[in-house]
Amino acid sequence: MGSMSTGVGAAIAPAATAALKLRSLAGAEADGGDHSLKKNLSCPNSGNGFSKLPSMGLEIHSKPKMLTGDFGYTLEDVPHLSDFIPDLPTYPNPLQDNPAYSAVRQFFVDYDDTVAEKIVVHKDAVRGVHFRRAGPRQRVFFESDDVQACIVTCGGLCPGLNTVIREIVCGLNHMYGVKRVLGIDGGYRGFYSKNTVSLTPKSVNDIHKRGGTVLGTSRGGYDTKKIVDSIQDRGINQVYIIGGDGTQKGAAVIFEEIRKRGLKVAVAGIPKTIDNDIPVIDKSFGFDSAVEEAERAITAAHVEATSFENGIGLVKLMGRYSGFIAMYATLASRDVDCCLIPESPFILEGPGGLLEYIQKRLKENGHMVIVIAEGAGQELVSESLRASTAQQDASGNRLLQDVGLWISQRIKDHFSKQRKMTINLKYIDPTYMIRAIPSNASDNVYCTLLAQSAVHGAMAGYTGFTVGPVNGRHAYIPFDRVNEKQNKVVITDRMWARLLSSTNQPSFLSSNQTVSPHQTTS
Ligand SMILES: Nc1ncnc2c1ncn2[C@@H]1O[C@H](COP(=O)(O)OP(=O)(O)OP(=O)(O)O)[C@@H](O)[C@H]1O
Ligand SMILES: O=P(O)(O)OC[C@H]1O[C@](O)(CO)[C@@H](O)[C@@H]1O
Ligand SMILES: [Mg+2]
Repeated sequence: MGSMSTGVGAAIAPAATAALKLRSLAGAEADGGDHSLKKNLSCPNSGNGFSKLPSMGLEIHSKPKMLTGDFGYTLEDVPHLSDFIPDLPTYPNPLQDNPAYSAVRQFFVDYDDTVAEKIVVHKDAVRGVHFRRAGPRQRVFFESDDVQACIVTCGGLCPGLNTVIREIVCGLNHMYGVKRVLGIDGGYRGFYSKNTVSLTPKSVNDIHKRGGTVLGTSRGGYDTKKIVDSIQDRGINQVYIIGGDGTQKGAAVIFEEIRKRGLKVAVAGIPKTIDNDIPVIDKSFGFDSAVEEAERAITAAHVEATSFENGIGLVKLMGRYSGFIAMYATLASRDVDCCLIPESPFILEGPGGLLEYIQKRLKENGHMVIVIAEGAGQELVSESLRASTAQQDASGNRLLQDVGLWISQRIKDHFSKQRKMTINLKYIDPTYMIRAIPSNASDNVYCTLLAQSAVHGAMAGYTGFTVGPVNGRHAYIPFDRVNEKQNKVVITDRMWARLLSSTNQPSFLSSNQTVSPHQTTS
C-alpha cells in the first residue's frame, strides 16, 4: 500500500532516532524494523528479561524489561512472545491491504515510538520513564487463520464493557481477518466451569447499547492452573482480560504461568473500573459515564434540599478506596456544599467538624447538599458501630459499612437532640445505577480505541501488558506498573483545591494532621 509508511524512524527526527534506536532484549525484531543495538542504550537485565537462579538453571518471576537511553531516558517495556519462544515466524500486517486505512500517512507505529509518563518537565529534567506506544505494527506474529482469541470480563460492572467486547471482536475480524473469538462466561471461574460462547461481529453488533456485560462477570473463583489449563486445552492463543485492579493482578499471574509453560499465547489486559483507581493511565473507561449518572442523583438531591426548610440532600456514591467519582460529580454539579472521600479524613463532632459545618451552612443558605463516597469515614462508622472491618467479598476486597445510612442517622440525631433547628434530610443512594448504564458517547469512542490497541498489541506478539492512554496517547504498560499501587485522589493536588474552593467546605484536617507535601499537580 503505497501511502503507508514503511520506513523505520520516519516519524522522528534523525538525531532523536540515533539516540533512541533500541533493541528490545530478545524481541528485537518484533515489527521487522531496524533494531540495531546502539551503544548509548543499556539493558540492566540483559538476556531475555527473565532472571535465572544461576546454579540451578531455574527461572523465577520475570523482571521488568527496562531499557535506558541518553539524558535519563527509560523505556519500561512490555514482554514479547519472542522473549521466551525462539524463532517465531512473522507475517506482513493484513492492514496494509485494508482500503479503510490506506489513506493514513503514517499508519504503522514506528518501533522506536514511546509515550512519556510525564509531559510537564523542567528544562533541566532528565527525560524520564516512557512506555511503548500502542498501535499496529508492520509485521505480526499470528496468521489470521491461526488465531483463537478469547475475552473475559471480571469484577464489578462498568459502563462500556460491552463496547470493549464488541470492538475486540470487530477489530480482530475487520482489521486482521480473525474469525475465531470465544467469550468466557462469568469471569475467571468461567474458564474452567462453564461453556464458552462464540462471538462474531454479527452476534455483538448491538451490544454496546446495553449496560452490563453480555459475557457475565464474577468475583473470586480465580485458579491459575485451571485457567491456564483451559486456555491450553481450548487452543486459545490470544487472551483479552477486561477488569479492574484485582483482574489485572490475576492477568499478570496468568501471563507468568503461560510464559513458564512456554506457550505462544498473548495476554492483554484492558483496565476497567468506575472507581478510576488504576494508576498510570489517564482515566479508566466508564468513569465519565458513571460521573454523568452520579450528577443526576446530585441534581435530585439539590431539588429536594431546596424545596424544604433546612433541607439536606445527601448522596452516597461508589468509590471503595478512591473518591474520584464523588470528586468529579461534585465539580461537575456545583450544587454540592460538602464532598467526603476516603482520602480525606473528617471529624463529625466539635469545632471544625462536619456537624458544625452543616449548621453553619443551613443558617447561611437554608439548604445543603452533601456527597459522600462509600469508602469515606469507614473508621468512624466501624468505631461507632463496633463493627468488624475484617469482612471481605469473594475477591478479598474489604466489605464496607454503609456510611450513607450511618451519617444520615447521625445528622438527624444531632439536630433532634439540639432542638434548635428542624432539618429535612433526604438520602439518595444511586449505587448500582451509575455503573449499570450503557457508556456515553465519549466512553464509547474511548472503549473502541482501547480494544483496537489491545488487538494490535496481541497481533504484534506483545504480551503481559495493560493498554491505556498515558497523557492522551495509548501505550502498552507492563502489568507490574499498574499493579504496584492504587490511583487515589491527591488531596494536596490542585484538583482537590478546586473542589474545596467550589464547595467552600473546611478541610476537616485538624492542625496535627499533615499531608505529604510532594504530589503531582493537575
Ligand atoms: N491478587 C490477585 N491475584 C489473582 N487474582 C485476583 C487477585 N485479586 C483479584 N483477583 C481475581 O480477579 C477477579 C476480579 O477481582 P475483583 O473482584 O477485585 O474486581 P476488580 O477487577 O478489582 O474490579 P472492580 O474492583 O473494579 O470491580 C476475581 O475473580 C478475583 O478472584
Ligand atoms: O457490590 P459489588 O458488585 O461487589 O461491587 C461494589 C464495588 O464495585 C465497585 O463498583 C468497583 O467496581 C466499587 O465502587 C464498589 O465498592
Ligand atoms: Mg478492584
